[in-house]
Amino acid sequence: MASSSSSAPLVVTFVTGNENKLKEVRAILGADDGGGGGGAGAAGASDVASTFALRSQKVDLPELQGEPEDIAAEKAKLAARAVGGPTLVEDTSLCYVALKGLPGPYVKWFLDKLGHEARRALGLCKLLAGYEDKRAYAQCVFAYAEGPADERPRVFVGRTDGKIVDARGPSDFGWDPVFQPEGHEETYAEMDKAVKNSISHRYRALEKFRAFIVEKTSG
Ligand SMILES: O=c1nc[nH]c2c1ncn2[C@H]1C[C@H](O)[C@@H](COP(=O)(O)OP(=O)(O)OP(=O)(O)O)O1
Ligand SMILES: [Mg+2]
Repeated sequence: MASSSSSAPLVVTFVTGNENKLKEVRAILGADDGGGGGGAGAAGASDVASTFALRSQKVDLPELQGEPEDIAAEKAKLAARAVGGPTLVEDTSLCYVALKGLPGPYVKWFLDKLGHEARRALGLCKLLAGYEDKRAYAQCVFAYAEGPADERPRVFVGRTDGKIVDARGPSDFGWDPVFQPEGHEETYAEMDKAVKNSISHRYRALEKFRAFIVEKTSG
């Protein structure tokens, strides 16, 4: 499977200001550099690992307003200018069905203002107090730019359905305590990281990115 031709591994730089995202991406892609947390994405990881290397760079990027795919693609273009080579970014949304998809890509600001730790997570639940429908979905959009001149980055969308509950579990990553994925009794925060990384919005999007990279780097 390692391409027989001259090519060295494709080095892709994942640009994010969020350490928790980076940890999950490394764990899911099996591109763990020793920073811990690997394992969950073991199945199928080696086909990527042999042809592809992930670096990371911390850049705080301005984010466009609008549809999640456009936000991610715009982010990738800006990031690729800073990196000067193949660049991966992602943008995460938390979408309430009763609120027609809001807060969506703006969840970061809702979380910052309404709080998320322990009982402060109430803020994200209280938003739904007037609605019976507690359904929500978590969505990740990865965008990959070949380089600074790439005007049309590829996007990969992954979505996990669930519902918004009163906060349960450790509050080390964003809104994990208030999101309970369908088919599970635990919130993202309560479950083992390996379980989250096998069902998450991020995992589902990265499976598509993985397939793209495998195809791109083979033959
Ligand atoms: O799996 C997750 N579980 C819980 N919370 C999460 C997750 N993934 C992102 N989040 C939070 C981080 C931020 O408050 C917002 C997304 O905003 P978003 O702009 O994509 O992330 P960010 O600004 O932290 O990092 P980046 O530098 O990659 O844009 O949801
Ligand atoms: Mg951001």
